[in-house]
Amino acid sequence: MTPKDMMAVDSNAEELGISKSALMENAGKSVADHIIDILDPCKIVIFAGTGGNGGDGFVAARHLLNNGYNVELFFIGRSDRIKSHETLQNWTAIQNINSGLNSLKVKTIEDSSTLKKVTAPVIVDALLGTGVKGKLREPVSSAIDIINKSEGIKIAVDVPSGLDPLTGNVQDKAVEADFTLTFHEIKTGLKKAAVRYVGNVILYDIGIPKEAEIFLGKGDLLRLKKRDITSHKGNNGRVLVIGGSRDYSGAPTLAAHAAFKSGVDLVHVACPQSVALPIRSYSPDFIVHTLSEEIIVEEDIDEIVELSKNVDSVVIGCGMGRDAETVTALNEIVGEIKKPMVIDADGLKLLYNDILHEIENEVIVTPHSAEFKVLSGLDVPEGLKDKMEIISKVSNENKCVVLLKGALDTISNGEKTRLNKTGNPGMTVGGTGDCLAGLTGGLLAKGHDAFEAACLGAYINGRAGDMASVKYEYHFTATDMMKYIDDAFR
Ligand SMILES: NC(=O)C1=CN([C@@H]2O[C@H](COP(=O)(O)OP(=O)(O)OC[C@H]3O[C@@H](n4cnc5c(N)ncnc54)[C@H](O)[C@@H]3O)[C@@H](O)[C@H]2O)[C@@H](O)CC1
Ligand SMILES: [K+]
Repeated sequence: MTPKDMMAVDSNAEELGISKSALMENAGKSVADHIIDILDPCKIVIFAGTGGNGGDGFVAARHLLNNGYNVELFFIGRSDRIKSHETLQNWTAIQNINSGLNSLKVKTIEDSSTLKKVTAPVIVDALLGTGVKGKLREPVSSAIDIINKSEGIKIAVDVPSGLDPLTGNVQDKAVEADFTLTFHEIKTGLKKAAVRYVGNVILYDIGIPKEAEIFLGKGDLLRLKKRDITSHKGNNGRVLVIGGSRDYSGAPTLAAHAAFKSGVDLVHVACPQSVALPIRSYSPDFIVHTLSEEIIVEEDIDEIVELSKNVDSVVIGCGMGRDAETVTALNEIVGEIKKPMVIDADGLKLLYNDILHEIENEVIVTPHSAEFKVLSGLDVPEGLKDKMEIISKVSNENKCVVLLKGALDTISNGEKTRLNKTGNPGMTVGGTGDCLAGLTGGLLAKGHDAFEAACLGAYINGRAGDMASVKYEYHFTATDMMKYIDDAFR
């Protein structure tokens, strides 16, 4: 589990009704319980930082005091640096119980030179956890040295301070713990770290439900890439939409517009000449490449493959039609394009059934249940668990991400399978699938991996549909829905 996963899961749990305060209470209490298990009441020294890790330390202090332990708490930093509500809440609680009626001693250390070696049966490292960023700063940096020089059993909360929670690397220095008590899931860095830092890693459940990991939630928006202020044209992604046929100019138009709404810089559309004019006149923003015929045919293949070389992702299939010539062209194109790709709608129906697992680059297929049947020969089962299993199996077999659209979208990359609740029956209107394809292609172009792009695409597209239904109830078009995509991102 990466720190970003942890942050997303944490926020999703909150959205499901389990507060961050509850999670912190459970985390801190599990640290206290561990100490109570291994040692009779004695002196415990806790070094607490200004973030959530520090918050866990404050909670542990309270529970240890209630069980007759003497607690010496060093708060390392400035209380005005405490950002999270639940950490501040627990800092306030510490202040309020620092009454002299119990054996709590609190010292706030802003200047690391005042730090001295301590001797105690147990020393708790609650300085830094999954939120560590960049080079270690004072006074935390010296506090880590002090902990390592001190006598006593070292217990690291969640992650030994100074250790990179993702890679397990130590850039500068880190606490050398005898025990690392970590929460919810073992962070990837703890598995990779040298034992001298993590000691015995013990995992505690803190009450986060499985649903917070499986269902997409607002926490997953934390995964969205931030726009770099120094970026210039093209940095934020370029998408090529390949689609359209004599009667279908709308599908590639909607896909191209949705790609723009995802925040990419450039959108190219490769479409048959029969639909080039309406697409071009819809928006001056599109770069429209007119292909040779009324429909996409084999002589278009080279030009399309050439075009794909200057973009970051490709969205193919919208409104392509099903002429025999188009079928051959499509399968050639899908086999030759070496870029992350979304294959949607007609593109899905026309694929040769063994072509997908030959493709190396990242592919997302976005079938609804009928297209899924064509693609896999399988019916979508009723039960949620069965559905997740089948999608995961098909994803594994075809080595691509499957985004199965439905009242509940199912997204799988063969290892992880997630569900998306956003969206509503108003979205059965034509064109919302083209929006989803364009949006997902945009997220791919912005650098999200296929699984993340498909998850975020499904979540944001459905969220935009939910926002549209507030105004239009079930009487909105895909064009209406498009107007809400930016709000859905926010
Ligand atoms: N995410 C979750 O589900 C839960 C997280 N909890 C705790 O919250 C922690 C994550 O909290 P945060 O995200 O606030 O992050 P941390 O508490 O790990 O660290 C952030 C704090 O450390 C400071 N800091 C960051 N990098 C630094 C550096 N290089 N040098 C000096 N100071 C630095 C920051 O200014 C910030 O105040 C977890 O490790 C865990 O201990 C628990 O409360 C349980 C629930
Ligand atoms: K820590």
